Amino acid sequence: MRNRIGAFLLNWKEFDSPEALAQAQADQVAEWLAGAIAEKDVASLAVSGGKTPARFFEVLSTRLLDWSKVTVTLVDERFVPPSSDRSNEKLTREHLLRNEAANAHFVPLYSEVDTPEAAAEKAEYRLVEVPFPLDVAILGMGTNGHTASFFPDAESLSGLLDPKSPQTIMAVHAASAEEPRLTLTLPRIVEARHLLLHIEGDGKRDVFEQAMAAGTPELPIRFVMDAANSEPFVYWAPNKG
Ligand SMILES: O=C(O)[C@H](O)[C@@H](O)[C@H](O)[C@H](O)COP(=O)(O)O
Repeated sequence: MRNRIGAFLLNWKEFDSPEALAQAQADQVAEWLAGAIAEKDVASLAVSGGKTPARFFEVLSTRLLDWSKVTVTLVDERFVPPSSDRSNEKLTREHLLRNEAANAHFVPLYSEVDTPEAAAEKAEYRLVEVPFPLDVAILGMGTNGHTASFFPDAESLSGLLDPKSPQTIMAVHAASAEEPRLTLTLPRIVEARHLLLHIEGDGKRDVFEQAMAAGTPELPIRFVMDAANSEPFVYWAPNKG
């Protein structure tokens, strides 16, 4: 269903429950990945972390496709070791890279170095293993309108949102983020062949609609949606309970 929010047309799909959303989103992403494999013999997927994606990851992990040809990476990462409960790598390994998807090739962003800047430098080289442009990028959104680690109060927000950034990954320092971050830059995200924003709850829906309806782009999610090469998909469900 295409939905007009402000002057913006996008593929808005809403579901009765997070469970129904997870099934439909896993079907859609599996279809996109299988299509890429059929076309190029490889596929690439970047996923976001946080609390929302676990259910979707678990359903996607069961989908039958040639996962050995899929490279999975992260849209962003907290600057914490993979043993930390805050780690998106930990979340992805525990909920997505299992079952059928255990055969995927995973490219994490974190390195055990002193600074997020040093970790970003190492990840810049490691990400050569990811066949960019991404076939699928899954975004989440915070209630402050951040997506990836593009926090509204990030010190280097203009660099993160630079559509011509030569970098693939950058370190992020933002007071509103619990820890320093590592994030793919805007061009690497918006060039994805399929971009899907996964949000749940009325609060995030309100923030998203306000961001998209604003006459002047303000929140990071709006800059990403505006810059998307492909028409973005938005999957929404009410919070359970
Ligand atoms: O590392 C992260 O936190 C994510 O990549 C981030 O962009 C996330 O998608 C939003 O913060 C929403 O997080 P929740 O799903 O926890 O609300």
